[in-house]
Amino acid sequence: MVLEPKKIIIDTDPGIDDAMAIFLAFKSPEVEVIGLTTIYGNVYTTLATKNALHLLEVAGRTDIPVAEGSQVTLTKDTKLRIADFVHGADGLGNQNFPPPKGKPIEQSAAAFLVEQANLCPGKITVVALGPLTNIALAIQLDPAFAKNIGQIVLLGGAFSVNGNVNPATEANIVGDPDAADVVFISGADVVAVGINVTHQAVMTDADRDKLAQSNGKFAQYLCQILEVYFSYHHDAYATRGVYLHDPTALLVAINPSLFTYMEGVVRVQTSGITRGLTLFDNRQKRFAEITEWTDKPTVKVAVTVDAKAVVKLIMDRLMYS
Ligand SMILES: O=c1[nH]cnc2c1ncn2[C@@H]1O[C@H](CO)[C@@H](O)[C@H]1O
Repeated sequence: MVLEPKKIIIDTDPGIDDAMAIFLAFKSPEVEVIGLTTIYGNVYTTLATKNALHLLEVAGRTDIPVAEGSQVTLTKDTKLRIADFVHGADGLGNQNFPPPKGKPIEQSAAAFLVEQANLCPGKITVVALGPLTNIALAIQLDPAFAKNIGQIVLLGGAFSVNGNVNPATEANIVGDPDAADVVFISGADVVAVGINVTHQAVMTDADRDKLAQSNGKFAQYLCQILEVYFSYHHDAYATRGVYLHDPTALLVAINPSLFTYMEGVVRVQTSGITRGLTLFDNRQKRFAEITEWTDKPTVKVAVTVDAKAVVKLIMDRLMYS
């Protein structure tokens, strides 16, 4: 039996690990990328759009549309947290690639997401790799979006572990906590992959050497941009390698059985010193009071991962391109 590939839209802020995830998607017969939507996070949105177009040109996939996303948070905040210290000022390892020839489509990211979900109700998966502003805007634009979108796989949160921006919060959630809360309680089929899981998927220095020895087009390109990402990890963590956040989250769309999940309600703290905290109610207790979690739709949260298999799959697919 030949299975139809799953249609996915990648919402992305490229980003070095975003580049890995996008290339991984192109090497994965299980999925068909029908569009990229862009968002701030690792870089500002305008640069995210340029980088998305550039990566499609590198991959020879300029047939794929890019829809530009929001420049501001859901609450119209223009003061954004940009992780250029992780990815370089250009978002792609300070390589200063020539500007792309292509242009984004006229439609906004949110309008594109709504349109595609309506065209194929229940059939499209959004893989969200940055702050969740575009997804929340799509939910606000069309009350049926949460029902029409097949699944939302999101990289975000730090479930029962410290964050990576501060002890409370992970970068994508603190990028737009209000948007994240809207997505978590939207009623859509949401799978959240937090850094409690992605910190187990490590590309070691030795893996990078293997990547460098491969003649694959994607492997060669990635080795060019990876230096900044490795040196950031060497400085920030004791781990001798880099976290494969975005490609690991993408694998949930490709092979969900590499992970286990718990189901429950997630709320996001939107103010105070724990702004951006993701709090999962594991439903072990029947609380005496009505809480902010009571009667909200549940989501799935990844809790364990076959990290060896995940790293091997990412390496194999990125090497032989
Ligand atoms: O220390 C950090 N600050 C901000 N963003 C980071 C940091 N480390 C990784 N990422 C980026 O945020 C997502 C995972 O949280 C990943 O997309 C990664 O590239």
